[in-house]
Amino acid sequence: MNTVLELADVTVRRGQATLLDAINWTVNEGDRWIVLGANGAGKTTLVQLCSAQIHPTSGVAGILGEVLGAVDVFELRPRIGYTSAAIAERIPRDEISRDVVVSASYGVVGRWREQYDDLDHDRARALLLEVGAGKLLDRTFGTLSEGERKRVQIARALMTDPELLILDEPAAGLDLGGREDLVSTMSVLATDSLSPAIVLVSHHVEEIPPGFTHVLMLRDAKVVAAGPLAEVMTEANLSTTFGMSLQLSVEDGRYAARRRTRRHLV
Ligand SMILES: Nc1ncnc2c1ncn2[C@@H]1O[C@H](COP(=O)(O)OP(=O)(O)OP(=O)(O)O)[C@@H](O)[C@H]1O
Repeated sequence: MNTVLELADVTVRRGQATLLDAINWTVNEGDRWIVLGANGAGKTTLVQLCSAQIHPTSGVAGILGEVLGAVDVFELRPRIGYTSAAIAERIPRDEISRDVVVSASYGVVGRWREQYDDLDHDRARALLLEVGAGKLLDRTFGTLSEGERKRVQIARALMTDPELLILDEPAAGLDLGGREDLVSTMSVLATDSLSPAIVLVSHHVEEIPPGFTHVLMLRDAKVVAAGPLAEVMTEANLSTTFGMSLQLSVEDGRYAARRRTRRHLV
C-alpha cells in the first residue's frame, strides 16, 4: 500500500506561537481520516501543510512521495484536492457552478481566458451530478445556499482526479438537513474504492461519515491520539481532546457526543 502522507516531527511556528508541535502522522492510500479538535487546536494549519500551502518550520513532511521543501509545490498542488473557507471566499460570486469546477484544471479560481476541452466540461458536469448538484450547473456561485456551495466545492476539489482529497470543515455553516446531506455524500465517496485518500476536518463527531476509517485528534498543536476509528474513538481520548468529560455513543456507524452530566446525591 502506498503512503500518501508521512509527517515526521513536523513543527510549525509563527513568531512565538507553536501552531503544530512535533506531529507524526501517516496516511495510506485508501484511508479516510477525520481530523478532530477544538477551536485553535491546529487543524487548519495541519491541512494547509498537507496540501502544500505552507512548509514546516522543522521536521519532514512527505506528500505523495515528495518532500516539502524539495519539490515544486506548483507541481504537487494539482495532485491534491483541497477545499477550505479561504478558497471559497476567493470564488467570484458571478461564476457559474460548472466554471467553478472546470477551472480547477488550471488551479485557478475564476475563469478568464483558459481553454478547456469537451472532456473537461463533461467531467465537471459529471462530478456535479455525483455530489448531488446536478440542478446547479448553470447557477452562479453567489446565488447558491451554503450547502449547495459546499457541494460545488467538493466537485471542484475532485476535478483534477487528485490522489489526496482534503476537506477543511465542509459542514461548517450548514443546517441539520444540509449537514445530513453532506454526510451522506461523503459516505458514498468514502466507500467508493476508486476515491482518493480523504482527510476531513471537523469539530463534531456527529459529522463523521460512515465509511471513514481513521481519526486524528489534536489539542494545543499536539496529537492526542491517532489511528483506526474503532480503537481511537474513545470517551477518554475525546474528553482529553475537547478538555471536558464527554459521553460518546455510536449507532449505525454514526457517532454522537455530549457532556457527561454529574449525578447529585441527596
Ligand atoms: N500567523 C499566526 N501567528 C500566530 N498564531 C497563529 C497564526 N496563525 C494561526 N495562529 C494560531 O494557531 C492556532 C491554530 O490555528 P488553526 O487555524 O490551525 O486552528 P484550528 O484547529 O483550525 O481552529 P478552528 O477550529 O477555530 O478553525 C490558533 O490558536 C491560531 O490563533
